[in-house]
Amino acid sequence: MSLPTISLVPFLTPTPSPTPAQLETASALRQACISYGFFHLTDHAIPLTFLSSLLSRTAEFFQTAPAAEKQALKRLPPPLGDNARGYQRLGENITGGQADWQEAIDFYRPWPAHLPPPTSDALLTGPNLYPHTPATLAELLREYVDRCLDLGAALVRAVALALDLTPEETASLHAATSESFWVLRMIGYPPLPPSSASSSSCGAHTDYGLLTLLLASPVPDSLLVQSRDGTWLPVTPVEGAFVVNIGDMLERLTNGEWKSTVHRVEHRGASYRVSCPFFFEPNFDARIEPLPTCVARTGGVAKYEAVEYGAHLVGKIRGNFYD
Ligand SMILES: O=C(O)CCC(=O)C(=O)O
Ligand SMILES: [Fe+2]
Repeated sequence: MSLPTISLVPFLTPTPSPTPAQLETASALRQACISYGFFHLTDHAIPLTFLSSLLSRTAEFFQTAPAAEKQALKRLPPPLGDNARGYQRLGENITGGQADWQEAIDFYRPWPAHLPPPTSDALLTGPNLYPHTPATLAELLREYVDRCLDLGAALVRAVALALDLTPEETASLHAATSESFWVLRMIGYPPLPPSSASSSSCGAHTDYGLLTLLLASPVPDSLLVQSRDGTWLPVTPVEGAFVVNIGDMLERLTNGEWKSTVHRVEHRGASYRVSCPFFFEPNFDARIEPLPTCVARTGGVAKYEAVEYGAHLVGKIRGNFYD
């Protein structure tokens, strides 16, 4: 069994009203989101050569950047850092209380000047820390963010149609993501040591936000996605495509009609695996609550309270690292 594949072609350009091709794709998307919460996304307009260079330069950073450069990029508590942006060494990131066998750099949307700081300790308000090794990587990362934001907007158009939202709901979904408080992670996964049967490259979790665009090395079977019946489905990323999954905010918006699917990474073997997931999130101050159309289709009662996306995010970041 493998994940469904969705081609984004019909949604790349906005249209005044739905086309037959859009309706067909929306129906396939709806089925994929209900059955798996995960799918391969093709024809997204980001060239394969660009994505391949990003992955290979990312691997180059983790495998060749001098220790002093990694140290200089480190995620640090205030007053030296903002406790979120920056480099994390092997074992620093935790999921479900367990250390993940990965190194990473986290980037977020620059703190929006019109918003007050989210907490009293400078969380999230510092600058992104871009790598210097290799020389072309920082530019590729910045371009990747711009391209993924366009891709996220096209996916929101597809999601709105797949959920059969009213024009007002569609407009409010676009407004809630118009200044997406995006997150980009660059992750390097050395193989798990053979002796560590119990450890994990990235522990089982759901993603916090709206939609995750996962770009990962096409290594077979390291990414494991929990099927609706509880079994783990191994996923091999397809070169040039994204693995897309639903986050907690989309589950909330759909009143649970679409679930954010649990997944994990267990990378064994000889290769060095890398990934660059882009988290297309709501605006920091967006209020996220079940959409009336989705409530009506799921029993007529809202099963989730409204949350401010930023408050949800801050709670999650607090649990991500050992102090
Ligand atoms: O690297 C991967 O394949 C998945 C990473 C992931 O699930 C995450 O960072 O949320
Ligand atoms: Fe994830």
